[in-house]
Amino acid sequence: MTIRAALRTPDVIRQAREHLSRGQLPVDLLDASIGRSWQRCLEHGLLPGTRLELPRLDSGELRLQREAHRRLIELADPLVSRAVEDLRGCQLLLATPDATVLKSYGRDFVIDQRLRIGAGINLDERRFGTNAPALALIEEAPVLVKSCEHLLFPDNPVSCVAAPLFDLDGSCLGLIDLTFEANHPRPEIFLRRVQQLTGALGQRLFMHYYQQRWVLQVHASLAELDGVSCGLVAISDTGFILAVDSQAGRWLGQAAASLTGQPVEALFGSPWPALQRQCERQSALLGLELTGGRLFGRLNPPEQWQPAEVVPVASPPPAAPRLGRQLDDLVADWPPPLAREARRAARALASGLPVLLQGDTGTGKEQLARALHASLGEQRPFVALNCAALPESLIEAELFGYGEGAFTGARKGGYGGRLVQANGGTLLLDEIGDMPLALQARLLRVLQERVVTPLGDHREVPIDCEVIAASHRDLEERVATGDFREDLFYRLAAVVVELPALNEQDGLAARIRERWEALCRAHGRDLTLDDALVERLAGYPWPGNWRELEHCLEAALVGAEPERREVGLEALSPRWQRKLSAGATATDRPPAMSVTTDSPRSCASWSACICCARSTPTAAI
Ligand SMILES: Nc1ncnc2c1ncn2[C@@H]1O[C@H](COP(=O)(O)OP(=O)(O)OP(=O)(O)O)[C@@H](O)[C@H]1O
Repeated sequence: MTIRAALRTPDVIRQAREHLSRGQLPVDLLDASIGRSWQRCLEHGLLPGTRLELPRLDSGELRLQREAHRRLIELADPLVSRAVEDLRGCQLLLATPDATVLKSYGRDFVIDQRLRIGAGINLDERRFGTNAPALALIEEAPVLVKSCEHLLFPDNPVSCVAAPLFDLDGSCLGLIDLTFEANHPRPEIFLRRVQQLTGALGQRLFMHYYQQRWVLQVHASLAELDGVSCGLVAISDTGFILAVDSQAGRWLGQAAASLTGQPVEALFGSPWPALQRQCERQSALLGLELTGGRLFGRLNPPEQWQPAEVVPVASPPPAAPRLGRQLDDLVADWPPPLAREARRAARALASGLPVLLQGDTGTGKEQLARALHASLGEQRPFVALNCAALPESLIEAELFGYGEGAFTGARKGGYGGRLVQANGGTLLLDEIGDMPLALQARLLRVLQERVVTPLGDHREVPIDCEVIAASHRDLEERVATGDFREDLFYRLAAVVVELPALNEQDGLAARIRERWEALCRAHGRDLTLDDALVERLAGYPWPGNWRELEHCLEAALVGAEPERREVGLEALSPRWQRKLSAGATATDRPPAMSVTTDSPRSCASWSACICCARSTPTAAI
């Protein structure tokens, strides 16, 4: 039941509403914070269909409110105005700690036919029912409220995310809400975006107070250390902790109040003068060993630290993204429908949608995944995880990471995990069809909530990467047999590219010649393949697909005597001569992709199948 609650799909919420209409509050079907909100609404006598009496401030009252919250507006206005430019089609709200909207930016959404959300409206939960601004204030945390989770508005066309902004003394300054169309496939992107904005504002507040002090940035991920989710600690010249922001409290696993006034040694173990010396006049990167895990730190002398800029994550795709040379080159001589699908996949990935690549072993799934990744910018990390190559007990640690001492044999200092390593880049989940069901549930949750909690650790690490999944199995068939979660399938398969087996390709003889010529160029040889050999090669079933063909051709090329100008059957190894002479018999046909076998590789029956002896790609485990 709790797993279903994490899904938050319209169907599940509809079921929850049906229970409600029968007088039951189905907390098991709801996200925990939404369940609490619905409960409070019921206690206030609010039900779907309740007529709303919503006060809206007149212009004089609104002016007074804006005056009273001038500090919030001065701090947030420049950042929010800039953010709305790359959040076209969305509405941003800046609101007070009692959920009165001070300013609205971008689009003006109208919900429930007549209700325009804008400046002057008050979104208190006791009047408006479940909504993101009210919930973020009550939960004191960033929240997502999906369209139909708004209790009073079952047909709401929008979903909302909101995050509160706290002053350094812990008091609430207000909040930022981001409202967007309900049919967006990845609402978590907006949650991350609104967290970025409040993170950036928190950093600006911190700088305002502590620019003249030493500032230590901390984060569990090196890639995020200079971003808006790092924690900040202000330190006096004499090495005493002056202030700790809420993010640092989270990373350090201690309440800010208990750290303030402590000598910095109590926290990090290293003497303060030694830390100071490491960064005389410039910021210095530190590896910090802490109880409970390892963190990265950057210590900045007074006036050196600058708040992070908000870099849009997965903002809407540019009108026609350039797909990159690697992809263009790869698909140049592909059959046009397949090349079109590959380009469609690249555009989907650029807009933050996951892509699934299906095809038998050796059909080029990893090659295409790398080209798709490169189409988003080659400098970003590419991390591949072979879900079939690891024992079940290790995939979890490898994927999600672990804290120090999480289990016997865990690395000292813990391990960030593949998902964290892929931050800012692309994660390839290879052989996803072989992932155990229990792990599928955990992966689904990570993909939905976009945070990962390493094993044996209490800290949540935000995840921001594009996801490509690949499998030689037919995942829809796995779903039908109950071996693969349907909800995870839909999470991974916004666009599916099916790579055909080599023996299904038209004009195979021509493709073989092209491949041969490319290999000759790569090896600096000038050799032709004789026509009879090409004919035999084109008639062979190629169970290992491109990989097997490539090995066969390369072996023929490098084995050819230097004086040879043409390669025929007699120039191949006896093994290949035998295989090609035997020709393709009916039993030689490779198993169709839809056949599910217990082994991740479907080629066990091939006595001399080259794909079984392949090496694992270097970036994969
Ligand atoms: N369209 C293609 N043209 C030429 N060579 C190709 C093509 N597709 C793949 N290859 C080559 O075939 C080999 C296998 O490709 P890749 O590893 O991407 O396959 P895969 O589908 O991921 O295989 P597996 O499922 O076994 O991991 C690579 O050496 C790649 O360069």
